[in-house]
Amino acid sequence: MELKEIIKNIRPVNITGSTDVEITGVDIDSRRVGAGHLFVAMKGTQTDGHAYIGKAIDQGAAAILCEDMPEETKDGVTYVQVKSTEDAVGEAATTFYGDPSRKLRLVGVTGTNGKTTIATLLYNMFRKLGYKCGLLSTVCNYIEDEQIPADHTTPDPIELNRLLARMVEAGCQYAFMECSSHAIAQKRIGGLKFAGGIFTNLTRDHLDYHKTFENYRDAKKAFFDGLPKSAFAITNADDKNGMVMVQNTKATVKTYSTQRMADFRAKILECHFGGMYLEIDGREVGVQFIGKFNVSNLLAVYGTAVMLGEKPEDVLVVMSTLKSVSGRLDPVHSPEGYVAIVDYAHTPDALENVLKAIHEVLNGKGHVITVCGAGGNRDKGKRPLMAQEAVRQSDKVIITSDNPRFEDPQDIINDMLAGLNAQQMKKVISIADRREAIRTACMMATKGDVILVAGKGHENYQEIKGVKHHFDDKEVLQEIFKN
Ligand SMILES: CC(=O)N[C@H]1[C@@H](OP(=O)(O)OP(=O)(O)OC[C@H]2O[C@@H](n3ccc(=O)[nH]c3=O)[C@H](O)[C@@H]2O)O[C@H](CO)[C@@H](O)[C@@H]1O[C@H](C)C(=O)N[C@@H](C)C(=O)N[C@H](CCC(=O)O)C(=O)O
Ligand SMILES: Nc1ncnc2c1ncn2[C@@H]1O[C@H](COP(=O)(O)OP(=O)(O)OP(=O)(O)O)[C@@H](O)[C@H]1O
Ligand SMILES: N[C@H](CCC[C@H](N)C(=O)O)C(=O)O
Ligand SMILES: [Mg+2]
Repeated sequence: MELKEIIKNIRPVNITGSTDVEITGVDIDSRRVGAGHLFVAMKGTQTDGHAYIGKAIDQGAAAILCEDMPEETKDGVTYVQVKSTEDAVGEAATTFYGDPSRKLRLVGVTGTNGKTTIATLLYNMFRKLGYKCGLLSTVCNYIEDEQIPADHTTPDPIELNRLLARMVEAGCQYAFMECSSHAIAQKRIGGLKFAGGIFTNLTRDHLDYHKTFENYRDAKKAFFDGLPKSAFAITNADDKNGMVMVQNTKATVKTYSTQRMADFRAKILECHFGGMYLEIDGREVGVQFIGKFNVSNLLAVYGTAVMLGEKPEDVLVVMSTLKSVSGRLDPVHSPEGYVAIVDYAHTPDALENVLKAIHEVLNGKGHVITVCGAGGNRDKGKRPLMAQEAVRQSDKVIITSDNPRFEDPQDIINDMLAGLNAQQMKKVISIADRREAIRTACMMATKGDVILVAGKGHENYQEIKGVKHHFDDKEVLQEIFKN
């Protein structure tokens, strides 16, 4: 595609060189540049992409999209200067990849918790309804059956558009994706056309990056502010910030709730370890999920399917067949008659909800033993709060390591323990080695008890000093149960 076509939707402040040149690829990382590519220089949190313009040209870049013109320009290379490359990159990428989001119906999910669950359930549901679908999620990306490993919740703008283009090529009619607050703030989703947006809930997370709760909230809100008039915005009326999210959107707003008047409503009729009986919009349905928060997730899925034109009765039939998402309230049964539940809860709010869901089913019979840690080099403020939440709703707590990254695991554990008083400490032991922590919990548990192994869910690694070592909570439990 010619450069002039790629930049048709962006407003350059200056162009040096010809825009008739043929572009064979777009990159934001100089290390990926090949002959004939357009290199976009981004000012990042660690380094400035402008420093790599020379390297990109050495590797064959035919054109550069930048904010600051380099002191020396090279003949034969075209320079397109814009006010903000962050604003321009999405437009350039999506045009280069043939505007894939306009060729399928794209639905984005944002909020602190529940994004993966909702996006994955929508993907599973729409496939069962007979459509070809794609999924972009924290756990894994999918183009129909093909699995493409995910490094991020929301890929960078180049990878994102490349994947959407591959979905179009594969004949997908729908794509469901998670929109993380980082991705929205960094405009990774710039230039995409959404058919709909879903808001789940908002509680504290990622304050290391966004600094204040208000910035974090506004990052999420920006997604809804950017939706077109043709789209729908489905929001959680039970969340304090549910209506804030959609107050400036042009999209058609719909609400869902388990507690009040809303466009889509549900209540729990019955709850047991195998699942729940729900009433959704006046119809009864049995689902294979537990926990009140999953009622909200299922309502968001239901509302979205209805807004996408599906018949409510068909949606509920498929909903009754859906199963829990990998690492989300994922049970492993022990031969001794207790159950271990692997869950990705890595925020105080998620821990609170997961433990509540476990208690709803346990109903006072059996003890709850929680094994949890917190990730290194991420939001430190949540650590003491997570420990408090675990203690509040468990009989015993084992504080352990999550992904220490570049921190000393014991420092992270100490930050968690700092949230507890002497009385609370009586319930707690700390074991830095996660495998040992899980093994100890299994030694403590007896028939009828529940062990919650929280924080890592589907992750099959432990990230220590930049190296990902194989580690899988579910696998560790299965090994312990075999011996
Ligand atoms: C803090 C953060 O979000 N960083 C993301 C951001 O990188 P950055 O702005 O820090 O980039 P940088 O390292 O400063 O580099 C600046 C520019 O120079 C370029 N560069 C750099 C080196 C070089 O040799 N050549 C070169 O061209 C880089 O490609 C980049 O374009 O933009 C990159 C491209 O999109 C992301 O890969 C990167 O994600 C980092 C690795 C990350 O860990 N992000 C996490 C926090 C994240 O995004 N998480 C959310 C989920 C959160 C949730 O649970 O809700 C996610 O969506 O996954
Ligand atoms: N609607 C919800 N409200 C509160 N907690 C939830 C909800 N849905 C799921 N959870 C809890 O949050 C954890 C993460 O869920 P999920 O992976 O669906 O969220 P996410 O928004 O994709 O998270 P991430 O930002 O890490 O990608 C689950 O393991 C569960 O403990
Ligand atoms: N998407 C989340 C993942 C956290 C998972 C937890 N296991 C950790 O390592 O902190 C984040 O980027 O903060
Ligand atoms: Mg996710």
